[in-house]
Amino acid sequence: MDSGTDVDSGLDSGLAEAGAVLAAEAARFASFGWMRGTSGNLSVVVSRDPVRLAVTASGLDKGELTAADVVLTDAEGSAVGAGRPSAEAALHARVVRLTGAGAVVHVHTVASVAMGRRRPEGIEFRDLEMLKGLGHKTHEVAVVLPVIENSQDMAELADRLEAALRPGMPAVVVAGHGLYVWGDDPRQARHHAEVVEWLLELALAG
Ligand SMILES: CSC[C@@H](O)[C@@H](O)C(=O)COP(=O)(O)O
Ligand SMILES: [Zn+2]
Repeated sequence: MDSGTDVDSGLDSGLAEAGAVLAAEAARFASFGWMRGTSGNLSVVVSRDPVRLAVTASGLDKGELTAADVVLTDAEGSAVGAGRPSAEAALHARVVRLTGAGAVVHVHTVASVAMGRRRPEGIEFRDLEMLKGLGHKTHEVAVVLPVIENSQDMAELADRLEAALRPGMPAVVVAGHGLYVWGDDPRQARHHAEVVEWLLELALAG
């Protein structure tokens, strides 16, 4: 077997495993009401060299995904092989490239859209124990969740995300759209998503 075939078969088994993980994560997010209709998408890095992401397929009900409903993409979010990845795959790929994240979550939550409207300049959180869930050592910190303008042009949206990234905040709100959150792996990305959404719901409650 040549080394190219070894790489291919490793990616194939990685993709199948990633599909099962992402389907389970998506079912959980859908049960929270964060992926209504066909909204939202998820990705996980399956290889760093070459860069390959498993991204949920486009246009599906994410609460009904199976392990086969993922598409392998390259470092730009373009499909490698069969299937149509999420329309937002390029944004996932940019997050991975910029932050070194191993998994990215995109959900359409009401609180992210509502708070994005209220605070288009960014949403500040301070003096909250829950901030330790984003890796901070103490509640005595102030962090800003950036809000970026939406676009149907993924390259433009990715540039906005890149310009808006803030230290200590593994998330960005896309105005009128939803929330992007990331972590080292799908489990940490989910924990970050749960923490950021909790912060947004608190801010909304006033
Ligand atoms: C209600 S569909 C919204 C989509 O345009 C998009 O924002 C989304 O989150 C899902 O797109 P998808 O291509 O299925 O990953
Ligand atoms: Zn979306």
